[in-house]
Amino acid sequence: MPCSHSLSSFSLLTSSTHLLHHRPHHLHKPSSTLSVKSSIDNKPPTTEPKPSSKPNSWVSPDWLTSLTQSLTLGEDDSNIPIASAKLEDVSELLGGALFLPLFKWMNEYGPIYRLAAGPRNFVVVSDPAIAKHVLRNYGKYAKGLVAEVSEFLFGSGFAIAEGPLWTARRRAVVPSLHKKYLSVIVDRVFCKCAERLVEKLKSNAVNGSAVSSVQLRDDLLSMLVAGHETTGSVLTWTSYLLSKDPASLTKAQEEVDRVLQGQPPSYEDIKDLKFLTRCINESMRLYPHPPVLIRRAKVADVLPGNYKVNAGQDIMISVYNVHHSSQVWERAEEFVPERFDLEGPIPNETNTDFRYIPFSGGPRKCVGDQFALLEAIVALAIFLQHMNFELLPGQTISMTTGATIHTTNGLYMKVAERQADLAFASTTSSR
Ligand code: HEM
Repeated sequence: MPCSHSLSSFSLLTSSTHLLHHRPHHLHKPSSTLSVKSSIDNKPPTTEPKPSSKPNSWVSPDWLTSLTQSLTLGEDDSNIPIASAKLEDVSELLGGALFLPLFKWMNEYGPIYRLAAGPRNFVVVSDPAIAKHVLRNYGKYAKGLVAEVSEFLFGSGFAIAEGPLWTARRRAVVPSLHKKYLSVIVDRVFCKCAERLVEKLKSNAVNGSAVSSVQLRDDLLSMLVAGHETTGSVLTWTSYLLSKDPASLTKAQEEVDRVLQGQPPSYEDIKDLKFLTRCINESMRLYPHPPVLIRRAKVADVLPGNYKVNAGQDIMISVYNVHHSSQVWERAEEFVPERFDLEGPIPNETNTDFRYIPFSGGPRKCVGDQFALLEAIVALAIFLQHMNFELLPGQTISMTTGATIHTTNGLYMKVAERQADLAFASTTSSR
């Protein structure tokens, strides 16, 4: 499920003006940012399946691919390449990061391909223009499989509801996420909770015990809103990325000291924590939660690029692929917070033309996006203000999936209490 967190929390922060204009065939270079690219017009790589050394098995996805092809794709005029799913692509990943083979197949088959997954077949989309088409045309594309499999959990909750029920409930919830409400919540909830977390961590700093970021996440979850797994995962991966990039960590800490001057962040301060916000934005590009979005075509349609889909077609939009594609982003695999112009707007689906879609887009976009960003910024700012941290050596950090991307075996950090550099803060701050 996209947001497995409870819906009892609420939102704002301004979204977009224009950061990146869509220029279909070219690299785009907004001032002082890295360019992003469009993959839709690039010729897809070869659709020839790679030879496999392993024998076919009747339980293997390659067998399922063949069966599905023969049963459902005999008359295929969709123009969509068919990915040949091989057992070795997924066998090591069962129970793990199943979105990773989708990335491998994108590199083999291009930004759109058809994949057999059991008796169904999915069209896997890794292209911003096609993702935009599907997400924006909500009337033509419903939640489909994701609503079916999570109905036991959500009942008729509006995260998976369709039609008039969804419209009515969404309208009812949105006002509760208004900016006025959020500005109060920053002070009364986010700051207080993050400060309590820091107090807890200080005892770990004193006795030298390692802290697992899973625990850190769980602490944040229980102190903030129950089930807030998405924001917890964002904080986990952002702290991981910063621990691997000391220059960015120092830059973020200096910014926190300069802007906050040893105080907790106010709602007004948040807009000045520009670099720290970009660290979170970039972390959500590299680790989007959830990594895939699911839709089902309600009617036959033609996707950008002249790919045809029939009514009933299941579609997976791999946000992970869009965010990691070298056709879409320069230095796609690197953590570069500055790729998003510090003086520009916060990146979102609109101002990146669906190249950056961590909160999805279109009518079913996350209602809690601004709430979540504020919460993450406040928690990270207070954490960086009071703690130094470093990754314990010898860990292999790998990904696994639930509703969000998790670390497979936790993330162990050594934490130490930190004094804000107030000398630096007072000489350079305008506060
Ligand atoms: C970093 C944190 C978060 C991330 C990454 C995230 C991500 C998403 C995504 C990708 C979707 C759209 C799924 C789709 O298009 O199928 C979504 C939907 C949703 N999110 Fe979030 N979310 C976050 C935080 C929140 C928070 C804090 C709330 C509550 C205040 C929330 C409430 C919802 C709801 C109610 C929906 C369903 C909206 C609808 O179907 O109309 N989310 N979220």
